Amino acid sequence: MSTGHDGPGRFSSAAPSPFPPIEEYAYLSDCHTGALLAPDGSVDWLCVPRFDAPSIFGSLLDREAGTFRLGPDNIDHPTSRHYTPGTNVLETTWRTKSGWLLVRDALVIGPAPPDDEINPHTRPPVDDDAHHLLVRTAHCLEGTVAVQLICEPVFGYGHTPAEWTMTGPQRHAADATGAGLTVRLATDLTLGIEGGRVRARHLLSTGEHAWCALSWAAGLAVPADGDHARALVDTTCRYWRTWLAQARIPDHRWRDPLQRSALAIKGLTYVPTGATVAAPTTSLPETPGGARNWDYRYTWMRDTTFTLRALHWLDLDWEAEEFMQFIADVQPTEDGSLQIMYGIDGRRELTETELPDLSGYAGARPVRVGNAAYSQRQNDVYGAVLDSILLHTRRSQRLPRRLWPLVVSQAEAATRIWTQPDQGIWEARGEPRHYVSSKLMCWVALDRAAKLAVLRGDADRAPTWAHTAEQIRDDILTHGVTTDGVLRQHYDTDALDASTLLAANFRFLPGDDKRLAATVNAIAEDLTENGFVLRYRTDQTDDGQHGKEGTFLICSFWLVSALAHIGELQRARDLMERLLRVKSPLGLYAEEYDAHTGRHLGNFPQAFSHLALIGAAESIILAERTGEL
Ligand SMILES: OC[C@H]1O[C@H](O[C@H]2O[C@H](CO)[C@@H](O)[C@H](O)[C@H]2O)[C@H](O)[C@@H](O)[C@@H]1O
Repeated sequence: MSTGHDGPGRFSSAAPSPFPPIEEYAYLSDCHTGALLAPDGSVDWLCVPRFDAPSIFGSLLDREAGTFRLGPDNIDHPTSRHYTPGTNVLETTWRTKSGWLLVRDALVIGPAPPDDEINPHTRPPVDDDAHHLLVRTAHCLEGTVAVQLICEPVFGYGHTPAEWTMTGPQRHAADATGAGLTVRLATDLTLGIEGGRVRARHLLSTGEHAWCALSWAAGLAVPADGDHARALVDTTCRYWRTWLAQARIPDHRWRDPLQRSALAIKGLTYVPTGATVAAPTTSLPETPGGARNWDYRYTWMRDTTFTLRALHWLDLDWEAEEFMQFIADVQPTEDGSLQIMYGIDGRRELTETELPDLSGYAGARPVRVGNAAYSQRQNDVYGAVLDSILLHTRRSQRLPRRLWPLVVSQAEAATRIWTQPDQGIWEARGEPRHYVSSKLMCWVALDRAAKLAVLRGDADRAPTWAHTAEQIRDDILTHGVTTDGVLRQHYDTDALDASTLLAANFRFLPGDDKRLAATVNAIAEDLTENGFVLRYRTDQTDDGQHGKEGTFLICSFWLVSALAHIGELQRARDLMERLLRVKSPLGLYAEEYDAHTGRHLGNFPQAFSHLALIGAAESIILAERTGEL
C-alpha cells in the first residue's frame, strides 16, 4: 500500500492531503452496513455484508484500498450535497462547463408502505429489509455531462485486488471476486475491465439518465433496468420517512438537527439483532497523524443504552425493544455481569489487531481492527443498562419477565464491585482508578434496580438496593469532591473530568446543589478549548496513550444539559448554538472536534455525539416549556 506521506503523521507541505476532511463525508446506511461518500462522488468506505466485516472500499484508510466513483469526468467538487429530506439518501448536484448533473446514492432498504399509509402509532413494517445493494443514479438536468464510473474494490481491508469477469454479453454487468467474496456491478453504461478496476464513460444530455448498482446479496440480485434502480432509491426514501414518521420531533428551531441525529443513529443500528455500532468506521484518528485510532464497529452497552435514552424522548421505542432482546440474549461473563461491549451479533471476543500495510487516514497509524477494551472492567456499565431497563419499563408499562434475572445479576454485580477501581468510562489503558463517574453510575445501577424492585413488588430487594445506593452516594460525596467542592476525576486526583457531568444527567445531584454548580462551572472554565469541552486533560491523566486529543463532542453536549439543569439556560442555549454551527455540511458529527482548526476528529459519524445532541436539545426544550426540568 502507498503511504502517501513522508513519515508517520507527516505530510509533505507541498502537496495537499489526498484524504478529504472527515466532516466532508456523507453517510449512507441500510442498517446492516454503512458507506462513507467523499465529496468527489467516491465511496471511500464500505464493509460488506455488515458493519464489522472487512472493507471492500477502504480509501478512507489508504488511498489504494479501494473506491467506487460515479460523477462527472474531470471535476471533483460538487455544487451542492444534501440528504433527500427525512432520509439517509444522498443527492449530489454537479455543475460542469457544459451542463448540470444530479446523482442520487442509496444503500437500498425497504419496501415501506406508500406514504398515505404512514401511521405513527403502529409498528413500522418488519424492518430487516436491506437489499444488500448500493444503487447510484445519475440524471442530466441540463446541457451535456460526461459521466465517469470507476469501481475498484480491494477486498480484505485493501489486501486483495479484485478479479473481474464480465457477466452477460453486453458488458453491462461484471463480477468482482477476492478473499472469498464476490460482488456484482450492473449498469446501463458499457464497462471496460482495467486490471483490478472497471471503468465506464458516457455523455448524457438533458433529461437522460444513467445508473449503476453494486450487489453483495445472496444470488447477487441487481436492478433490472434504470426504472427499477430509481424505484429502489424511492423505496429507500419511503423506508426512512416511514421510520421517521414514528418520531415525535418537537416543533422547534432545532427540528432539523434532531431529525438528522435520529436518522444517523438509526443508520448505526444493526437490525438483525437490535445492536448499534458506536460508529461505522475504524481508526479515524482522535489526534491528527497520531495513534489514538480505534475500531468502533461494535456495540458498547454504554453507547447503546445512552442512545436508547435519547430515542425514547423522541418516542422511538421499538429500537429499545429490540435491544432489550439483545441484552437478554448475550452471554454474560463468568460472574454474571455483562461485558462492556459485544460484537453486533453478540460475539464476546473482539481481539484487537493492527493492519500494518495500510497508511491510515492521513498517515494516522496504526489501523486497528477489534478492540481490546472488550475485556476491560468498566464499572459504569451496570448503571447504563439498569437505567435503560427502568426507562423502558416505565415507557412500556411492563417489565418483561426475561429481563428480571438480568436486573438482579447487574444489581448484584454493581453491589460487588462498586468499591473497586476500574478503567472508567473513557476506557483508560493505564492503572485502574477509583473514577467518580464509574461510582456515580454504580449509584445509578442500585437506585434504578431498587425502583424496578418496587415496580415488581419485590419487598426484600428494594430496600437492600436502595441502601447500597445511599452508601455509594455517601462514599462519592466524601472521597470524590475536592476542597473547592468540585467532583474530581478519581479519588487520588483533583483533576477535572467531563464524565462527572453525568451527575446532572442522571440526577445524582439536584439542580440547586452547590457541588454540582461548582463542577459544571469548573468544567466550563478550565476544561474547555475555545468553549468546547475536553473529556480530561491528557497531561493530567494516565490514560496509557500518547499525544493530545480534540474536544469531545459528547462532553460539550453534556455541558449544555448540565447548564440547563443548574438553571443556566442562556449559557446552555449559547453553547448549543455553537455546537450546531460546527456540524458537518450534512449535519453529522464525528467523535471529536478540534477547536483550533475547526476539523472533526475520530470515528464518523459517532452515535455518542448525536445521542448527546438529542439529550442537550431535550434539556433546553423541556426547560423552555416548563420553566423547570
Ligand atoms: O480513547 C481511548 C478509548 O477510546 C475508545 O473509547 C471511546 O469510545 C467508546 C465507543 O464510543 C466509548 O464507549 C468510550 O467511552 C470512549 O472512551 C476506544 O474504544 C477504546 O479502546 C480506547 O481505549
